[in-house]
Amino acid sequence: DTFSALRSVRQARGNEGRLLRRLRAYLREESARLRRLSRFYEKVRALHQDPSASVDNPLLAFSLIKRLSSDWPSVVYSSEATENSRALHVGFQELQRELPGAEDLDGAARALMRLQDVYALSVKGMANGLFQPTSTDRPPLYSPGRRVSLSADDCFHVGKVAYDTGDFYHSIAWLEEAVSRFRLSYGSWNPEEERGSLEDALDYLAFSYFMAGNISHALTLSREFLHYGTWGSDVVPGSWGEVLECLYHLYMGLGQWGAEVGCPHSAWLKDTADPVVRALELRMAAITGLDLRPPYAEYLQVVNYGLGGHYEPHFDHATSRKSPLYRMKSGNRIATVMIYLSAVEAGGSTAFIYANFSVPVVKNAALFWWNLRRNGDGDGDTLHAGCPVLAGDKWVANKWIHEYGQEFRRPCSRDPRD
Ligand SMILES: O=C(O)CCC(=O)C(=O)O
Ligand SMILES: [Fe+2]
Repeated sequence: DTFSALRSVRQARGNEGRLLRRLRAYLREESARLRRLSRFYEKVRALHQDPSASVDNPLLAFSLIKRLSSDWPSVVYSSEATENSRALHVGFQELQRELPGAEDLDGAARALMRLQDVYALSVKGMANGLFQPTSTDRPPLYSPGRRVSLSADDCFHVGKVAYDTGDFYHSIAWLEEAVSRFRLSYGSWNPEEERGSLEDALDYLAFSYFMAGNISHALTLSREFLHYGTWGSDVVPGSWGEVLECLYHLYMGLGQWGAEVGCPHSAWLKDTADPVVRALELRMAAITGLDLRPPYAEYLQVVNYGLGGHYEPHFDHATSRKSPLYRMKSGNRIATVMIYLSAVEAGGSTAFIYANFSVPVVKNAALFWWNLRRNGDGDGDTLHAGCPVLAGDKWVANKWIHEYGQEFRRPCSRDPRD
C-alpha cells in the first residue's frame, strides 16, 4: 500500500524520470557503437566492391590479413554492448527498491474497480480515458486535462486481479474490454506478441463466465479460444489446476478484498508539535465551546487518502464498552470536528448514509457533529463514510472530543430524542 498515497505516486514519476535519463544514455552509447560498426562495414564492403582493389597489391594484402586476424575479432567479440546493457541494469537496480512492485500494481487495479463501482463508471469509458457514469445522460464526473486510454494489456491486468480474488463480476467487465481491444489489434501488427494475450484473455474470460454461471457464453468463448489456440494436450490438466486454484481463491481469498490499498494513512499530532496545531485547537475550542484539553479530546489526527482512497461506513464513537477508546478514561467520543485540508478534483465526499446527505471536499471547510445524544447513547444518524477519491489528493484532520469535561458545556438529558 506504500504506493497508494499520492506523494508516492509523484515520487514514482520522479523515479521514472531517472530511468528515462538512464535509457537515453544507453541509447546514445548504443547508437555510437552501431555507427562505428556501420562505418567498419561500409569500409570493408567498399573494398570488396572495388575491382581495382586487388590483393596483388601487397599493401591491400597486408590490410586484409590485419583485418581478419585483428579487426574482425575485436568487432565480433566486443564487450561494449554487454557493458552498455550492464550499466543500464545497474542503474535500474539502484532504483528498484523504491519502485512499485506487484502488490502496488494490484492495489492500483483494485482502486480503479472501486471507482468504477462507487461512481457507476462504465469500464469502456474508463479504458477510453473518460470518467463517464453508465447512465450516459449524466455528465462525466471528472475530465482530465490529458486523456489517456488503457491498453488491452492494462485492462487484462485489472481483470486478472479481480479473477484472482474470485471476483468474477469485475473480471468479466475488464476482460471483456481486454478481449475487444486485443481483437481490434489482432493480426494488425506484431501478431506473435498479441496472439498469446488474446488467447489468455479469452481463457480467463470464459472461466469467469463459467464461474458466474453463464455456461453457454463460456463455451462460445472457449471455442474462440480453441480457434486461436495452438496449444497441445497439456492444456487439459492445466485447466483443472486452474479450476482448483480458482475455487481456492473463491473460498479463501475473498476476505483479502480491499485490504490495505485504498485505506487512508494517518498520523497523530500533539498540540506541541507546531504552533499551527496549537492555534487550530484554540480555534476549534472557541467555535465548539467545548473543552479540548487532554484527556478531554484526542490529539489531532491527520489523514491522507491515496489512489481511490476511501473510508468504509463507520461511527466515530465507540459502540461497545470494550472499545480501546475508553482507555483514555474520558468517556466516549461525544463530537467530531473534521477539517478538509485540501480540495480534490473529483470524488472524496463525506457521506452520511442514514441521514442521506453528503458533504463535498472544500479546502479549509470544517464539519462539526454530535456523535452522542444527550443521554449518552450513540446517534445512528452519524454513520458516515469517506467516498473514494476520483482525482486529487485528499487530506483531512479529525478532532475527536470526549464526553468528560463537557458536562457543563453540553448538559445531559434523559430524553432519548435530545
Ligand atoms: O474523510 C472523510 O470524509 C471521512 C473521514 C472519517 O470519517 C474519519 O476519519 O473518521
Ligand atoms: Fe469518521
